[in-house]
Amino acid sequence: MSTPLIIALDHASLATALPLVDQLDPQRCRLKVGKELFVREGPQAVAALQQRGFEIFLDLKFHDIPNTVAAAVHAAADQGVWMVNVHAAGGRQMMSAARDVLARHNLTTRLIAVTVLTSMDDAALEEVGVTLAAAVQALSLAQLAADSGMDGVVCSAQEASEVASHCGDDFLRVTPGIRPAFAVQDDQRRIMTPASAMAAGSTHLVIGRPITRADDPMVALERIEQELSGE
Ligand SMILES: O=c1ccn([C@@H]2O[C@H](COP(=O)(O)O)[C@@H](O)[C@H]2O)c(=O)[nH]1
Repeated sequence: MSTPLIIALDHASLATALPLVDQLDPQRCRLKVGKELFVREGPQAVAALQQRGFEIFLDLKFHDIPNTVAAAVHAAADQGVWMVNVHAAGGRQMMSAARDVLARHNLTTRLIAVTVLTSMDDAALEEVGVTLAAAVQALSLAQLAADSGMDGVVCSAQEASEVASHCGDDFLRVTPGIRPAFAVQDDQRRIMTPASAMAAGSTHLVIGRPITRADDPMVALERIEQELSGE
């Protein structure tokens, strides 16, 4: 599938997500199941979306001791999800354990690591003791993720080109914080428009509220697709 679009289904239940999902084409987007939907509905939400033909990014951002994270990644991959993620700040041992468990079980789920959340700017990072600029910290964590065998990272589109030049073109740059010109910023801080993000080297765009909270989500999605195709 060549589409870069991943729609974040940050819904309170499967029932509230399905009216949108049932208008979407699995050839034109993937779906992201995050903490709210998964905590409320569990693996049955993933299965219901897969039955409709969608590839699923299970965005649970695991961050724990290596043994625990490896087991959780294994459990996620056993559900047949396309992609799963951990926090790069969990460190090399944790990421390697997650990579190893997938290899041991011949599971092809893509494994990526979150660098610096797109909701954080330099000031927010400083409050948690990181004095590097967000872009510098994101690049440093991306390099650690690459060294630890990850398939790519979650980063801001603002960092995508630097990540590609340091970690290689095949290393995925999955970028949330995407805000089309018609959308509000919400709690995101390191943002880019869809077209700029692709031009800057994103491989995948994660988009939630600009679509899911739009008055007409399908119109919002079509506007984004038009922007991406240069129309
Ligand atoms: O750094 C990160 C990591 C994950 N996310 C997730 O992506 C979506 C973005 O949703 P929007 O509504 O488009 O802001 C959301 O599910 C986050 O949990 C992120 O935003 N930043």
